[in-house]
Amino acid sequence: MSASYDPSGEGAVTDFAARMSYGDYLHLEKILDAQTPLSASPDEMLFIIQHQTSELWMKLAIHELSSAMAAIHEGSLQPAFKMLTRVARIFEQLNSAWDVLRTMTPSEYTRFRGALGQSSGFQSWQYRAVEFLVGNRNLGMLKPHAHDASVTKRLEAILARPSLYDEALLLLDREGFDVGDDAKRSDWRQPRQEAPEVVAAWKRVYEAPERHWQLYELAEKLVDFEDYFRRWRFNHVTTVERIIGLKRGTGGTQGVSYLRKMLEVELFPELWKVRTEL
Ligand code: HEM
Ligand SMILES: N[C@@H](CC(=O)c1ccccc1NC=O)C(=O)O
Repeated sequence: MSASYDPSGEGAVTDFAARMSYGDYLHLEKILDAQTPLSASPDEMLFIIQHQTSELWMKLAIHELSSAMAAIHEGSLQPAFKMLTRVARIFEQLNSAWDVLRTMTPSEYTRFRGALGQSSGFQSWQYRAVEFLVGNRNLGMLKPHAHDASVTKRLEAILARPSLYDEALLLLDREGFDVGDDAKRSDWRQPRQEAPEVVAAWKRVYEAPERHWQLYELAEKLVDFEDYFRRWRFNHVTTVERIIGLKRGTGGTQGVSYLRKMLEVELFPELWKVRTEL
């Protein structure tokens, strides 16, 4: 094809003076105007775009998780599965993105790290929203957002309602399984306690998937999600160690040792315990 081929000859629309264009629809003027490096380091652009794209994917994950939870609540499991699959794919996407960031060397990062001040991913409210939505409700994580009333309100609204895992346990209850105290909870804000009844309930589901096909599929979607989420955490801590070693984090934590501790958090503990029982 010649470089001078003109697609308007076959009908490509080219006059957008009075029509909505691609950039108009996507508000690219806002997105592409939101990168403001604070240093002269050429690598800071990579760092900013990596985080901004992660936040966009997290926005979609929150949207899909919220819809999936509403669908489980009303018993529409098939659409919920589709949304949870999408969430797992989003995390796969986030996991691949580490490969781009890993091209930055420790000395390249050191050149602009000082400009970050005390800001840190630790203060990502969307990351906390994902954790709170799925069921990791550590209320101490609200503190960095106390200065921002609108973010605090959004996080509190999530905490006021059952988490994704709570919705799964309420469904088990509606299907006639004994889930112990999880059937009686009303204060969703407090983290739930692991329960032997819940392990026993999942055991019944896993022992006879053909009899509890939908519950089995839901359980496996949750395990899939946690699997990808763990990989995200692991990739994060490995990338962090590779770039800053054992330095303290800008957010004030011990850094790598804090992130390693977070690797131990289990979102759906009984779904992992049940494997030992089968
Ligand atoms: C050079 C790359 C990175 C370094 C050196 C780094 C370092 C750290 C450190 C040390 C912490 C612990 C909190 C602190 O004291 O600051 C942290 C937390 C966190 N970072 Fe990063 N990070 C990097 C990239 C990213 C990226 C790309 C994301 C994606 C959005 C991200 C998201 C987070 C989140 C959500 C936390 C809180 C984790 C939790 O509380 O469990 N980080 N990071
Ligand atoms: N906590 C990082 C800084 C950092 O990574 C960061 C800083 C500002 C915005 C996002 C960040 N990413 C993840 O923590 C550090 O200690 O170097």
